[in-house]
Amino acid sequence: MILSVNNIHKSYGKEKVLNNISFDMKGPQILALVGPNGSGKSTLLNIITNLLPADQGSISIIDKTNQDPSIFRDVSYMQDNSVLYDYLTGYDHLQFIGDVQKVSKKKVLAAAERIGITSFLNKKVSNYSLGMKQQLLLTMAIVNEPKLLIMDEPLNGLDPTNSIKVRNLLLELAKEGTAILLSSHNLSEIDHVTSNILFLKDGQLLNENLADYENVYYHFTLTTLEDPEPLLKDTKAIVKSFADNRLVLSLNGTALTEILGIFDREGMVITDVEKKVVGSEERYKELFGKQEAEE
Ligand SMILES: Nc1ncnc2c1ncn2[C@@H]1O[C@H](COP(=O)(O)OP(=O)(O)OP(=O)(O)O)[C@@H](O)[C@H]1O
Repeated sequence: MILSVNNIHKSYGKEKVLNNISFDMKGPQILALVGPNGSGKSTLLNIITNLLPADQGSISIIDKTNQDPSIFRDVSYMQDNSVLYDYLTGYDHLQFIGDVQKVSKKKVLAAAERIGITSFLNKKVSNYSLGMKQQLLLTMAIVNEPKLLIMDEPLNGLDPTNSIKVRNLLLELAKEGTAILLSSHNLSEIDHVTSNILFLKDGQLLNENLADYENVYYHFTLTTLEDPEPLLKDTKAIVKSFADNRLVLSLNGTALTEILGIFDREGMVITDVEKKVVGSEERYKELFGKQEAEE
């Protein structure tokens, strides 16, 4: 198991910020944490990386507790740019990280080359644009070739060219075996890198099991007027709606044969089926309400 988050609770004074958060990352994948401002994303990432204590619950990373200092060779946390020092150059930052992570200068420079920041490494961070800062933070996060990369809003402040570049890099890293947990507001960007999304609202996860991550919906037209929901209650299918012979289900690939078998057994004839991939923006509107998504 790469990451296991178990029953995390956190309050600031009387304000409950995280309420019983649990989820797992079993292998290399990209998992996005999405939620409105103040929903607790940064607090959760800070707890996972042991920068902040939880009130209750536990975290394990690569099968060790997150309190074990040895795991941080294999984990990187890309925070927001407040962790950068204005009066130091990009190169100074990389040298520091290289020393802490015991990574050779050659590897550090190779990471800078990969992100494409060598041309401005000698400039002081005070002269960097937001996008340049993001790219420096990203380079700092990959120098140790982490098994788990945790990122707070990595796509923030990037122009379209750099955004595409960083998205491709995330996909490449995941393919090479890095598990990536990232938070984001930018839902259309997220759709390009993953369909695995955890939605956080008021400190609670709105979806906890894998079936809920699914963004594939099936629209069936049936000959029956009878509500099929009771027949499907022991399956992985989630009934989204049923009206006028139209049944909308969210289900994963393995459940489809089971569902078709049930329709067949019950004599429910399908006259039409349409598969629809739902983008995360649509999913966000469904979970948070249209108004909030458009704010
Ligand atoms: N150090 C702190 N002391 C008191 N309250 C805090 C502290 N840090 C965060 N909070 C509160 O906890 C809640 C969650 O904040 P958090 O920064 O985790 O949310 P977020 O989802 O990352 O928000 P954003 O998308 O705006 O970065 C907010 O109501 C915030 O005001």
